[in-house]
Amino acid sequence: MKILIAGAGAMACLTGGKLKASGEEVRLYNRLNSHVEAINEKGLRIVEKDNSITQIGLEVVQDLEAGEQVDILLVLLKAQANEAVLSKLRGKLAEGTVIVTMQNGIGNAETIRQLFPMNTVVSGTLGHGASVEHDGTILHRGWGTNYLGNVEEEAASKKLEAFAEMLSTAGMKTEVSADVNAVIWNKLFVNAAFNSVTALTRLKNGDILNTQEGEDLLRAVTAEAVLVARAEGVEADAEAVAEECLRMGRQDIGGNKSSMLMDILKKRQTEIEVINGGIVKLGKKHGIETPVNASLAGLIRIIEQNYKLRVDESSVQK
Ligand SMILES: NC(=O)C1=CN([C@@H]2O[C@H](COP(=O)(O)OP(=O)(O)OC[C@H]3O[C@@H](n4cnc5c(N)ncnc54)[C@H](OP(=O)(O)O)[C@@H]3O)[C@@H](O)[C@H]2O)C=CC1
Ligand SMILES: CC(C)(CO)C(=O)C(=O)O
Repeated sequence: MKILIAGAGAMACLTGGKLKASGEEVRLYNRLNSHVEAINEKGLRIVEKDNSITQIGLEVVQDLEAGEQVDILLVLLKAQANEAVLSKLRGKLAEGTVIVTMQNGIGNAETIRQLFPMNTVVSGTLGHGASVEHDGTILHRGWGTNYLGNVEEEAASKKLEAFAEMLSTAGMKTEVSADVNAVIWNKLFVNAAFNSVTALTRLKNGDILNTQEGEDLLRAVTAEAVLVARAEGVEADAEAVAEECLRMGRQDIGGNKSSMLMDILKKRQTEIEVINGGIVKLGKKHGIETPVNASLAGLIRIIEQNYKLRVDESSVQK
């Protein structure tokens, strides 16, 4: 099966690198930058939990050859880049190419379906965490199960089953779920709880739980998110969601620098509109108040829109 991954950041590299190391036919698709050049020249380096390093030969392409066959296009861009990047692949994919988004947040599959109305588009989530530390090098710092939604159409469903098995064999345990909405929301609870708070405090996921205030904030954010999820028809219990987020933050993803923290550190646009901002938007639709998520989203927007004015540590004499 031929796999193309859109993106060459932390999760595209982690997933693509693991699949390649496991013998799969996989390439990444991304514009040229110094990180992409490093991968194409020297291979990708994945630094694992025990600090062991795996070096994997991986190709990042900037275009597809005419008539090239792609069985699965896995989208691992940041949500706000979907339209700009994926529209370049319009007309280059066969109708049988199954498009899988394992991005965080809500609404990604809907955006992609509008760009590729003839293709099957499926959502899923990643249980792992990683960050790009240097050009060509990623830190693998989060572990968990991946989930993929399923579809009725037989050929696409078979491809998804095969893809899930490939990911599992490659060391990223992946299950196919009949309830894709639950899959997306269960991941959204985690991202709502950790991403903006870690970006604002510049802490790793687990470190926001060093204080009672951090834990209280996590409970407040997820309680609002659960009310909105229920209004959207997703079964969820606020206490259970908070406990699972706390467990993950203390164990599975504690050492990870969240994807939003990385965006803030690199002065880039974040996914706030599809995470806390998305919860606020859906809350309004259902008449549900979400003041904590709204405040977090507002703070991130203030940072994002004022990078040029930011006061950095380096400007202060120690
Ligand atoms: N990091 C993590 O631990 C996890 C992340 N996720 C999710 O996975 C997805 C990918 O995240 P992650 O790998 O961290 O992101 P990164 O920021 O590391 O990588 C994003 C990639 O998208 C490309 N891209 C972004 N904006 C544009 C643009 N405007 N035009 C062209 N290319 C663009 C970047 O290329 P360029 O640098 O050239 O802009 C880069 O290759 C997100 O939805 C994230 O929420 C899910 C689980 C864990
Ligand atoms: C791994 C996790 C849950 C938190 O770091 C994440 O999805 C992200 O960083 O976006």
